[in-house]
Amino acid sequence: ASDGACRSPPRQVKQVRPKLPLLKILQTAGAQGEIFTVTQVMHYLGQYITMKQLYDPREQHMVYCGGDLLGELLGCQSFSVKNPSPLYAMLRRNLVALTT
Ligand SMILES: C[C@@H](c1ccc(Cl)cc1)n1cnc(-c2ccccc2)c1-c1c(C(=O)NCCN2CCN(C3CCCCC3)CC2)[nH]c2cc(Cl)ccc12
Repeated sequence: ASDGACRSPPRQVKQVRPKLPLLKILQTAGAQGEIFTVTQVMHYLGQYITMKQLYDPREQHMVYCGGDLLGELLGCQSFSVKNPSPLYAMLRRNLVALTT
């Protein structure tokens, strides 16, 4: 019986399930499992860019992802980490929010 004792946990950390191509990128960067928080997804994407050296060593805010799976997902050859809108659009397309 719902006697009011069972409340939802105080902080609902939203979890997401990346679609397959994005999941492959995250796993390349060391991610385990299939369900993440958005913060974890951003961390692993950063790791991926760093380990594959997709950033410009001289202009480290520039990411050149053309020719990489990341570029196919983003639909662009390069982007600046200072203008993350293509990134958020890609995440909206490639992350399934878990409501439970
Ligand atoms: C603030 C944050 C950010 C986070 C989200 C957004 Cl939408 C924009 C910006 N950020 C600032 N620079 C970067 C960055 C720059 C070059 C290479 C790798 C990462 C990041 C990114 C992180 C990250 O988790 N960053 C923390 C530690 N980073 C610092 C930068 N470090 C590198 C800088 C270049 C030299 C190698 C280390 C790696 C660790 N995750 C990302 C994922 C993507 Cl798809 C794009 C960029 C980032």
